[in-house]
Amino acid sequence: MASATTRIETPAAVAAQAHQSSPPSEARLQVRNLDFFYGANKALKNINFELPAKRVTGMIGPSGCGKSTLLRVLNRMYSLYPGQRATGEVLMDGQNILDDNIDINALRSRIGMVFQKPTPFPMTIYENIAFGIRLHEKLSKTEMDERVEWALTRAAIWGEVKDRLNTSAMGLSGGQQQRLCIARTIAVRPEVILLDEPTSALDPISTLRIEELIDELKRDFTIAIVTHNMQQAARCADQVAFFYLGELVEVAPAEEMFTAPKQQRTQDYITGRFG
Ligand SMILES: Nc1ncnc2c1ncn2[C@@H]1O[C@H](COP(=O)(O)OP(=O)(O)OP(=O)(O)O)[C@@H](O)[C@H]1O
Repeated sequence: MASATTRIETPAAVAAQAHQSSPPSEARLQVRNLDFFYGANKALKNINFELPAKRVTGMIGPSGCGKSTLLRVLNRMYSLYPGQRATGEVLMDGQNILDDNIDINALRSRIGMVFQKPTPFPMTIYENIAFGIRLHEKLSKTEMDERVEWALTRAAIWGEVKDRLNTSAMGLSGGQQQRLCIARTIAVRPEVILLDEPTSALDPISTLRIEELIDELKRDFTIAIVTHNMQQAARCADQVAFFYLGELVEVAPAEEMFTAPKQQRTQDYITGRFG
């Protein structure tokens, strides 16, 4: 991954450095002919693309183009809201996760989500992690302690919290809270992690730590990240998808997207001509 010193370079240069050798990977999620409606408003129009396994997919596009909506579809968040519906398919292991008969709790343990604003529960640091695990698994105290340590270690925050596990998570800094939320998500050992602008509320140092963490986590997890930051997309993503007005305009390997986008609208967006 690119270091902090490359931050003033163009997204194209950053992407070229960051992804010199990302071999192709099989699809973990396949989105087929997906439409999404908020009541009568069609927010996603015939979306087709794939999330390659153990790769980072960056989702970019101007405000309101449907990026967050797509993440909410991928873990069935919309099912909580009457009037919101999706048609088409999102295939995981050959099964359409949009089907009515899918076990949504089980699905959310396989496809986890981290939001823009850190959202720790008003509980201890330990309980923030243990709470979600208990919904899905019955672990002994020792196993739970090990899992909590594992998740916090993978989220690169164990060293900072190991001596204060029984204090409130609300006492952590914003960047620490976001890493705690990532730990909470990976604690149930999902296969896919969806990150919705996870660093937009963070300072540059915390942002860099989260980006490094994403780079580390993709060894084991399939990741999708929504970002407004082209440099971040270039640093983190192996493939980038550009959305505009509810449509997927273009999806390509990051380097290609930032050096030779096929569509004029993509070119205009990534060069800052609109959006
Ligand atoms: N709860 C809702 N009810 C009705 N329409 C909604 C709702 N949430 C989003 N929309 C509409 O759906 C479209 C896509 O919104 P979405 O939040 O997915 O965009 P986005 O690309 O994530 O934007 P941003 O970058 O600003 O977060 C927009 O036209 C928005 O107004």
